[in-house]
Amino acid sequence: MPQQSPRELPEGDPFGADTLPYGVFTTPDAPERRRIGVRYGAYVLDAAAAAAAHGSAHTALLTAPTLNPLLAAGRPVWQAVRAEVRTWVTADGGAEHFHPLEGVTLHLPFEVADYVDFYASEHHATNVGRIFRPDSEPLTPNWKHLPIGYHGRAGTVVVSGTDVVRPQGQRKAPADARPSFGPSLRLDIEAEVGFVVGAPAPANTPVALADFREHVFGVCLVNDWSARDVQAWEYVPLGPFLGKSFATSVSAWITPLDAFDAARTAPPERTFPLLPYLDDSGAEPGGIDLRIEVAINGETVSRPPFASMYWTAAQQLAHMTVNGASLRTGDFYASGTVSGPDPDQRGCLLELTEGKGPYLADGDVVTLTAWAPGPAGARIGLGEVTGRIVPAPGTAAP
Ligand SMILES: O=C(O)/C=C/C(=O)CC(=O)CC(=O)O
Ligand SMILES: [Ca+2]
Ligand SMILES: [Mg+2]
Repeated sequence: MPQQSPRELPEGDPFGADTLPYGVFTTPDAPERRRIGVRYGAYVLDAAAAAAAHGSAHTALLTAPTLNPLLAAGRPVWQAVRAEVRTWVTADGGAEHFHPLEGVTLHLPFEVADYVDFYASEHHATNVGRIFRPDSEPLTPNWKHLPIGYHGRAGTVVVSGTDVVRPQGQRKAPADARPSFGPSLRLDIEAEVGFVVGAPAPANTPVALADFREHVFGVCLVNDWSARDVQAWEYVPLGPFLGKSFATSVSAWITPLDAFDAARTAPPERTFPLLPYLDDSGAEPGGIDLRIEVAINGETVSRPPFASMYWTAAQQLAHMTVNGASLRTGDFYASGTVSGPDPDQRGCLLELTEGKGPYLADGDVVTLTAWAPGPAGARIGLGEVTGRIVPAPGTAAP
């Protein structure tokens, strides 16, 4: 039973009534019964039970074992449910619907349809270009005209807390005559922000910048684990493949886009005029002032600022659909590594160590956290994404 009333949040708690992210949880007495929960402080509100108790018209959506039916329901329903949840967490009574966070198991909150990873930080792209391709211009000629991305592997998206097995593959340093096979020796992180698509779009109906909020339900943190040795050898000419497909970790909590209204900010000034479908010069500010913190084994190693991203999530969605591709509920896309202009704002070890390492060791625990400014001085927290590196099969920790 909760020690403290769930309604009494500690001062400044980033998971208050302006945040209210959704997740999927089970309790030890019913480990098979996945249900939708809403994080409030250090508690999870059982949204299905609260909905039933309040006679909500949305009880069926909230009783599902994944967020997908809620995602598919569209923005008017998202707004109505969020308003209801806000009354449930603040109303008197109903303490039995709250579970302390440490007593529940959190699951991957939605069924991932397709997964795309972008490359939207000018600082990251410039640093990586310099390290991977020292004899070329760091930014390719297309970089400031379209948001570059690649299709990732949806089936290996895992929830925060899942161990990450060190991947194995082909590695070949420039000086080696031939590739060798074995565990990655340059296992890295990538601090990113993910966007979860709710309402689908049929083929041949590109999603305009102005319709972004009709389709994107919410936001979470992402760690796009990357095997740099595998990547450097395999990626020419088609791009990332096995170096990034073994695991992508996401937060257990998906925070509705509406929670970030007070954190909206203009993206950096554009170097070139953009084609009309990407031109956001007259649009509402498309950036989000999210402050990310990267910790390895409890020690902060970087503070990447999401506000510095060149391409916005609305531009990325417009670009993903401009060719006529349809959009499905559960489609998921990540921003690309978030790196700011300063050396201590870089979102991966490749950049933080200028390509020299050290990279991740077996046993290392990487945790990303973030918050954004909310209304009236409140903080909007993003659920953490954490993962521990475990040795490749048949190998031992050093
Ligand atoms: O520049 C490259 O060849 C590769 C870059 C990346 O590894 C980054 C990638 O996954 C996209 C991103 O996270 O920004
Ligand atoms: Ca990435
Ligand atoms: Mg990945």
